[in-house]
Amino acid sequence: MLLSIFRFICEDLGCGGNKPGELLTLRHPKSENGTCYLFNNGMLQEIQWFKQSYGSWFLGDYISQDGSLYMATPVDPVFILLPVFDQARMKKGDDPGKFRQLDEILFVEGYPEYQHLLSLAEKCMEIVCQTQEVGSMKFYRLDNSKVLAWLTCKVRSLKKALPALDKNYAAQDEKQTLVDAVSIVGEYLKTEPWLKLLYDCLGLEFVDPTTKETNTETFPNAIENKMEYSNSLQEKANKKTGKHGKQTKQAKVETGSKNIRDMFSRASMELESFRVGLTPTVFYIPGFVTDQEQTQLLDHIYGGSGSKWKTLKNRRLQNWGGMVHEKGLVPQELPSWLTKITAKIHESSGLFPSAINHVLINEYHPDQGIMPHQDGPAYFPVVGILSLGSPVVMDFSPHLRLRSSGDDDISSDQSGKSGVPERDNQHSFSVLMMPRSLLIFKDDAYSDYLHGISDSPTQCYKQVVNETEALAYSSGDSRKDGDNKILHRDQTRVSLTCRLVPKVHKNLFRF
Ligand SMILES: O=C(O)CCC(=O)C(=O)O
Ligand SMILES: [Fe+2]
Repeated sequence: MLLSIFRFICEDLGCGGNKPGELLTLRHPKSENGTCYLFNNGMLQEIQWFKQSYGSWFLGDYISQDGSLYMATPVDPVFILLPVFDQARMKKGDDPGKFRQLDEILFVEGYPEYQHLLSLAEKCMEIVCQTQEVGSMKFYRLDNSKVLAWLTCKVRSLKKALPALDKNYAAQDEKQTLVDAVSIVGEYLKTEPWLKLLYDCLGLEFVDPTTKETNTETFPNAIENKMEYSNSLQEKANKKTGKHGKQTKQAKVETGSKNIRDMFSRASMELESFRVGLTPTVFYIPGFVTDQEQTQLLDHIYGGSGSKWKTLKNRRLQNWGGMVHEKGLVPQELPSWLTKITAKIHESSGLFPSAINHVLINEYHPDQGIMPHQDGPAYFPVVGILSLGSPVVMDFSPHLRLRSSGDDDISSDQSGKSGVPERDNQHSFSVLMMPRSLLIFKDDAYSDYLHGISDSPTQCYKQVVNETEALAYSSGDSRKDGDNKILHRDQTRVSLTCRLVPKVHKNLFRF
């Protein structure tokens, strides 16, 4: 028998109820799909599901491999009952529809569990209904003007609350915050009639929800972002192409008079000179941070509370920026010591459409690695990996579906022995990642290849695609055994995997 254990975080309301919560299947007020809600102590709660790729639970004396978590947060039941009351009044055109009794209204074919909400509906639906009493019987009919007054009230209180919850809201103008508040409330409303009526009522132009995804915040386009130009890549590019300081200065002055779009294409052009190997979407930037910056980063990583580390079977990691799950990020602000580095990667690469908002810090002892894998779909397909502490070889292997027959298999390809015979996307390759370097890969290298690090304390770097670049910038960092070019990993390596999760959830609000 399959034993399913749900791990819930839900509010203990402490209002005297001692019945266990019930899971009810009701229709989602926007999508109309059957959705699970927790009915707990007379309160309706919606459930968010969080799952991280790596995570398990200690339960008593055993480990449950599935590390997912369900979080229940209160939702105003009026949102959930609104479509049911709307349908029940059988409104046609200008006719306001019929008064009905609650048990009739809550009879929803295929969804018997609405009946559990009888007393809740009695308490809360008067706010949006007209009522009539005949003897001991009470009749309800949804009233559009009451619904709109209630919705406007929700939007206004949310608009007031947002700036205190998130500094991005505090920085924007009031009208934009109003639009954001409507779009958050709109996650619980059908477009016809409620969302359109609400836009109208607030004097806002209706935005077609099919062009704007619900339940998430999509970051503004990069070219609308304020961005300061970083010349770090420029300087390195100049070093590589032999340009001297005067030209660098000139480029910097020009920058001030160019628009943001130009800055982006400039940053990308500079990145061009760091391209390595035959796969066109891999860049290796040696010495991306200074020795001093490396020391400061390591101090922060190891200086904080030990509880930030999560121990996995073959390495430890710290998760910064919030929880990533299938549908996006439940955000947590990055600390300033991390934004210093993520801003530098964002600005100097020009590859991310908005600020990097998630950083995974991995720690590897010499006999530890990471299995060949592909980064998840929640991320924007560009990743910047900053290496600290000790060199390591990262192997890239095309997905099985792309590999030409007769090629090495992934498991035999972990020590970087594979060659790089042709310019295509079908052959394995490896990159030597020296301390303080930044590896960026995107598009094809992100989506058509698996990347991994073998758990071997010795790795061959003879055929890595960036040997010259890696060794040129790292005197004394690398070890050579004669001509063998074997890397002896004898120190701990720490890496910062910096990514952008474009969809950020903002709707964990209580209405
Ligand atoms: O540590 C590294 O260099 C790789 C980490 C990685 O691939 C990941 O976090 O997805
Ligand atoms: Fe990865």
